[in-house]
Amino acid sequence: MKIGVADTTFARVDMGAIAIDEIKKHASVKIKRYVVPGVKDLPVAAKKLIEEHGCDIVLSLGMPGAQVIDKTCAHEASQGHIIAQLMTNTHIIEVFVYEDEAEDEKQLVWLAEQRTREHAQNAVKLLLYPKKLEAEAGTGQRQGFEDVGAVKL
Ligand SMILES: Cc1nc2c(=O)[nH]c(=O)nc-2n(C[C@H](O)[C@H](O)[C@H](O)CO)c1C
Repeated sequence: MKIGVADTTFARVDMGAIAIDEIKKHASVKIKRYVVPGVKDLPVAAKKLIEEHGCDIVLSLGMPGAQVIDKTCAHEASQGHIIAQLMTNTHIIEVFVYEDEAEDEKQLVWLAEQRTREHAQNAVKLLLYPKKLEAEAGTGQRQGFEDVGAVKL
């Protein structure tokens, strides 16, 4: 089994290194990293990780900035991710941390690390332990900020 990790130089936190550290804690799998300049370059990196490097799942990590143009770029990248997933029939877990989600730089670092680690765990579960995800269905999981929990009447 091989997990691909695509990440960007635009990000202000080394999300790729964090993802690799977390994957190694939970699975003995091969890992291939592919760094690109920005989020719009991620979909083809993810597709190449799948088709040329034999990855069974990809974590695609990016940090959109706070400007409107950055959010447009992020939306375009998301659409690229969906197309790449459908073209390859393979999961690409998009992990985007928007700069303006955080109140300050300290929280941005915390959020990027937390969301990346939790989605790295999700990727391992999707690939190797799908029953673990099934057990979490409908439980209001969130990656980064606190889980919101299930709604019960
Ligand atoms: C405006 C802009 N904003 C972002 C961003 O918020 N986050 C990011 O990772 N990359 C951004 N980029 C760069 C593009 O994603 C891409 O790297 C370039 O257009 C080169 O293909 C651009 C051009």
